[in-house]
Amino acid sequence: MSLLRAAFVSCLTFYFTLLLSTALYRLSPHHPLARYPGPFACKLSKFWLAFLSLTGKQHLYLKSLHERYGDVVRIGPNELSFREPSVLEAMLGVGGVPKGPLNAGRLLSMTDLPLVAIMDPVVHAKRRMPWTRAFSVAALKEYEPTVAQRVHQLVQVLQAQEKEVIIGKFFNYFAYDSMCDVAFGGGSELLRDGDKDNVWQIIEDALLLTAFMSHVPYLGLYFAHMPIIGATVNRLLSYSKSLVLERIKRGSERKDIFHYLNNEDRPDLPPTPVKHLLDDGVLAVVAGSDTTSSALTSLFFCLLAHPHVMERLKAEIDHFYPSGEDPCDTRNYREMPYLTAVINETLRLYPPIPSGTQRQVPHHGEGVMLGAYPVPPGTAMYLHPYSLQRDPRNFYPFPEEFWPDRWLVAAQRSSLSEALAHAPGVSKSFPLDSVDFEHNEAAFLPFAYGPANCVGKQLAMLEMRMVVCALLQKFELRLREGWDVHEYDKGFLDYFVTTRPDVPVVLRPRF
Ligand code: HEM
Repeated sequence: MSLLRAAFVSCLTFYFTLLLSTALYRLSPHHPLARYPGPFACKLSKFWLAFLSLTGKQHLYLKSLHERYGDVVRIGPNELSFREPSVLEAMLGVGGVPKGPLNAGRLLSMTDLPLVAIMDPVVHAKRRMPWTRAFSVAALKEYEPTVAQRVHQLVQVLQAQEKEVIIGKFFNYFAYDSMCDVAFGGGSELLRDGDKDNVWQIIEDALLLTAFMSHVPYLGLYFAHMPIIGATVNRLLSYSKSLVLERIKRGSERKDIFHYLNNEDRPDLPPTPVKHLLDDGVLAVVAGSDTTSSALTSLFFCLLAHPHVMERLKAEIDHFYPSGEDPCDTRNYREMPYLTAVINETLRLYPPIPSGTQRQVPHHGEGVMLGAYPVPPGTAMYLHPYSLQRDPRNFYPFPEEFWPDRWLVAAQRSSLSEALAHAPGVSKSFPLDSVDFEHNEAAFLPFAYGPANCVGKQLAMLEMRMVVCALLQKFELRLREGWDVHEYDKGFLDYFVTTRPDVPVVLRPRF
């Protein structure tokens, strides 16, 4: 008995001493990141940010840390957040810092990894090749009719609704159906049948749980065996994998993303291992639908909350697509600067992945210099889009407000004084002649940057342009009378991809 007790006490003493010395080391001036300021709790343990991420307010928390501590903040014992556009190339550019374990943590696995989670840059570059072919200009052109068909269906479904709609729900359905079409040549009919299989609940449940795990990826391997967590993530994975298996069985008459991922366009190359297809198939659907739906919901919220912007955009759309013209004919999109400005301004204020993705300096090696900042081996980091994109040093004036005109001034399509005339709440006393203008696109990172950036960016832009043109051509839209616009920011929550609140919209056909 006393032997057992002695063993227990020594064990306890060992672990207590281990924990204490780890904590003291992390807080000490000898820690390699000691030069970087940050809150005590972040320096002490990664669990602080992991628990905070469960509130969905990580984007706001990191922004507030930058406001308090400066451009580089220590947000974990071995992790930094940057609000410093000058490190863009060194961190995210060619030869920059490899991806960190964040995405592997979210997937509860270190082996079954899709493209987005591959940390070795050489393996990542090889795996990205078919993705790059799948999003070439020619490939995108072939997806256009498929997306257009879904946009027309979205319009019809909305026309059939009575009174008011929760617009984001229909964007979810649209984004998921069109992503399944483009990725696998079909497989989902949410717009037609509704969400009978609770696909979106599965996606949102998985997001919430994995927000925590992304901060403590090593725990993911254990949590994968816990019934609630493992089952939730596996439900999402197995649902998406079934779409891939069906596509393999069915084949496709059209060129879809899978056509490229499976090397069907390159018979000279060996067939792609089915395991890679399964892992990347999940990625295609989840990465492509939730993000696009988030962007569309934010965009329509911004338009509805700023009716004068909606009217100007409608005028541009009416010019190119009067009643009877097909709003999904892409030929005019490049000539529509205000449309692009509205999309960019939405992504600036409400990036669908507000905290961006992680990079990590390899454990073995010398560390790196990011501009003036030395970063030791093993350090993980973010270049935090939400903080950068609302920083007055990067976007001024009105850094926290929806002002699409800033993009016209930057593209020299409008003078500053003309743009200021359309600014939010500008009173006569505003010094129109003397105001500074800042516009730093190195600080605009909704799709990240460099060789591991969002490969689907142009598809997302295409979907957004088509939906906006079609909906504004066909409908008068307004928010439900009395709905408080502040609700949007309260419900715009960072679970890696954002969840967004219900936006109640009253639709009336225009013609
Ligand atoms: C508005 C919509 C979208 C936004 C804001 C967005 C944003 C992002 C971001 C921030 C990343 C991380 C890049 C990094 O690790 O540095 C990413 C990666 C990725 N996205 Fe998107 N995305 C969108 C739509 C799409 C669409 C429609 C697809 C189509 C399948 C897609 C496919 C991917 C893929 C495959 C990756 C992994 C790229 C890699 O690791 O090389 N995304 N996206």
